[in-house]
Amino acid sequence: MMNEENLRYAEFSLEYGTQAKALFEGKTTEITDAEARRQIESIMILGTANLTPEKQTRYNNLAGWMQANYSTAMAVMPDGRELPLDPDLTALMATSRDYLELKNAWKGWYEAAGRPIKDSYEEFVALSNEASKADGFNDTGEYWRSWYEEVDLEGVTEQLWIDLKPLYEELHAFVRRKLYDVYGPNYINLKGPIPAHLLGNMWAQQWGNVYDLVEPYPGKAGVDATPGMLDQGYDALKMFEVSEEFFTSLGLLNMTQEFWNFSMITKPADRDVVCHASAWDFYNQKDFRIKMCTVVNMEDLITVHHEMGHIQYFQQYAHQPIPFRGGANPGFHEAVGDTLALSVSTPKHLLEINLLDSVETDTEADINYLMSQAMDKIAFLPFGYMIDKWRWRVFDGATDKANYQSTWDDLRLQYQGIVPPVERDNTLDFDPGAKFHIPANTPYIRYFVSFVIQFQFYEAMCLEAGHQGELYKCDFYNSKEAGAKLAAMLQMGSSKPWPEAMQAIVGSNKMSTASLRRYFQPLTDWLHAQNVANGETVGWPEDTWRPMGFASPDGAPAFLEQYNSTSEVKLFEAVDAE
Ligand SMILES: C[C@H](N[C@H](C(=O)O)[C@@H]1CCCN1C(=O)[C@@H](N)CC(=O)O)C(=O)N1CCC[C@H]1C(=O)O
Ligand SMILES: [Zn+2]
Repeated sequence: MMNEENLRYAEFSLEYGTQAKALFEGKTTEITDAEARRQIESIMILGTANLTPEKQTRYNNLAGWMQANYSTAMAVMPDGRELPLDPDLTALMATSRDYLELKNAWKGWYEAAGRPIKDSYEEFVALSNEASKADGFNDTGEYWRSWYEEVDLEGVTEQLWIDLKPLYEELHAFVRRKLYDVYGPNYINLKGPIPAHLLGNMWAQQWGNVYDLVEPYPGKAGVDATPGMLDQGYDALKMFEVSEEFFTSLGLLNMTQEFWNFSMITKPADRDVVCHASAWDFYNQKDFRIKMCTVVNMEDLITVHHEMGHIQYFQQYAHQPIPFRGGANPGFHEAVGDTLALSVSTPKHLLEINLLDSVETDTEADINYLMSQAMDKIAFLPFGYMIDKWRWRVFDGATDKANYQSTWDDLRLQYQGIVPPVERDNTLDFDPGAKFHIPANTPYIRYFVSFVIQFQFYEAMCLEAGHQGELYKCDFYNSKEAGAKLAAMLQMGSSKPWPEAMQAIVGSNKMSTASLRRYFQPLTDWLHAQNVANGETVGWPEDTWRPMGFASPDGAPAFLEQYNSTSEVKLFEAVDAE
């Protein structure tokens, strides 16, 4: 089914794109009307329709196979259990505090999801590059970067990262200390990188699930809506209704009837589906859908808002001509839902919708809240930045299959300051393949851009709503003015270069980390003071350190391979200590 649809769409875009190419190739500057020129330039890009039908079919089959592998992969645990990612491994990585159980889950997933697609990915990249070259790009990475209309997107994002790196390293040092307190010196080096499997997430991309280990001031009123959601008997539908109500409170659009009829918001029992949450525009101005295997917790409530943000954008620009039905740049599309979620997450708002039963507003409670936000937003920044830094080099040929794994590990160490819990095999392992967006071929720098600009959008909407005081306390719920400000930008779609869309909502036409840094200022000051007081080493200078579980130098079985739970190891250490 997918292949036939793809081929039909490819035929359509081939017919019109070929006509546009014949008429305008190399002459688009002669088109005086800016919007017409913009549309033609978009239509002329044929993508995989440039390929022969045989190669298109091969491309689609490789894409389908890689996605299918990801959606059916299971970690085989030492006791024989076979665990799928959703919901089992996701829940284990979030809740287990057992070093070895986490290691087994991590190792099992990366082997099951990454290794089988390594060769397919190499072939897929070659076909993708062939299509991009036929569109006049050097490789697919250059095509993807072209959506940002920047002369040097790599330089622009590098500068954003340089601005933000100090915030990340202070958080990294603080969290490493807290993990040291839990797992001890056998497992954590206070001057080294953090083992990747201890951060509550299969990719260590967001650390909110280990907030309980790092909470600055225990005993204050909680900031996590999960208990409230369970107490109130929330289900997936309720989560989507709560999100829709937040959007409409701003004067934004309701979901359509088709949305409620055709979305899939829970994991079906009878068939394998791609559980990774996604939002879809069917380009008929009525049919918009979300597919999500929703779990009732705060993490998924945030994801619901993320996906609903895509749907709102689809609806707001539905009147635009097809080539303009996209984000001003892809980062804008990723930022819509998250911007609203910054408001929804505030303790004040969660109290208002009965998901918290009490809120404290003293400095310590505020630091707790900012820490929980930082564990998702600041932790994410190096991850959001490095995925396409890895992939751009794969597309431009600097990284070949022999180096897929080693360059990935190098970037994970350099930017995230994390290391795998077990040694990697550079021939067999393909860890990038175990992250959805690689087999799904979805670009990733958009999320890094989003995590910067969503604070600009949030600050602009807060200003519009008349918010006074600390930025992070702002809840623009029910503000029609804030909603109108956002909608005016959303309705532009990709009809204008993104700086004009940025100007429309923020009042300046530049991406800037200033709003993010203002939002987190109280926390970054606090973290710095804590790290100084603890004599922390900020950064990971001992970057050759590796966790227990790497094969020991003489190649003997790794220390931990023989054990399957930390309790066994504790016995061993106790004996060892005698
Ligand atoms: C959970 C979220 N799923 C994506 C998203 O919603 O962006 C899905 C899968 C890939 C693209 N996609 C879409 O829905 C697109 N069709 C939207 C569009 O039309 O552009 C996701 O992957 N996220 C959210 C935070 C960081 C990242 C992650 O989890 O790593
Ligand atoms: Zn998204």
